Amino acid sequence: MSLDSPPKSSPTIIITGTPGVGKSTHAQLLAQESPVPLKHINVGEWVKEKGLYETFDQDWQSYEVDEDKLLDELEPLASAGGVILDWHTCEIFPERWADLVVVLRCDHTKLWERLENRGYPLKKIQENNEAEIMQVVLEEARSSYESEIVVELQSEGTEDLESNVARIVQWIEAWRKDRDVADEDG
Ligand SMILES: Nc1ncnc2c1ncn2[C@@H]1O[C@H](COP(=O)(O)OP(=O)(O)O)[C@@H](O)[C@H]1O
Repeated sequence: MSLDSPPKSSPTIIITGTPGVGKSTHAQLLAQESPVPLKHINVGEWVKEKGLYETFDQDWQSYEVDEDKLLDELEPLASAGGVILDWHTCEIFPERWADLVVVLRCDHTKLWERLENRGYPLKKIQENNEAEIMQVVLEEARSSYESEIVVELQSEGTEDLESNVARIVQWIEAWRKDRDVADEDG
């Protein structure tokens, strides 16, 4: 946080992980269950809707993101708090934005099925599968943020989803209590 910005009354939570691990599913449920309003930003969708990309790669069926434009768009929201950033990478987000970084993980066989159901081209499924096995996003999160704010959670079934979201809700309550903002919003 910079010296001239007011203290946040709600956190900025990054939910990251390989495509298909369950980021959007978690973010949607968390936005519903959170004790404070949280805006769910599906960063991939934002990039498309707002044209924050340089090119579209037909072969890989993916957008090459204009990172400067993306960061400029996100800055006022993410630095003010009350936001869930849902994206398959996290290292470009400034450290000062993040109060919690959740890295979702999934068994690679299950992930393969999810990506197949999504109709991804085979090489994109393979690349993502390998990234999950090599825990690329987890390493990225660990090297970009303080270890205390990086949490690795399994996302394989509905029970995982529910317990993960309950855990993040508890974390939000504790975060607010620490900052004496628990009763501010009624
Ligand atoms: N913990 C989970 N339990 C059951 N299904 C899940 C879980 N996580 C993800 N899924 C399913 O996997 C698919 C991909 O999830 P999604 O949230 O879109 O992933 P991501 O946002 O990481 O790309 C969806 O069909 C979703 O319902």
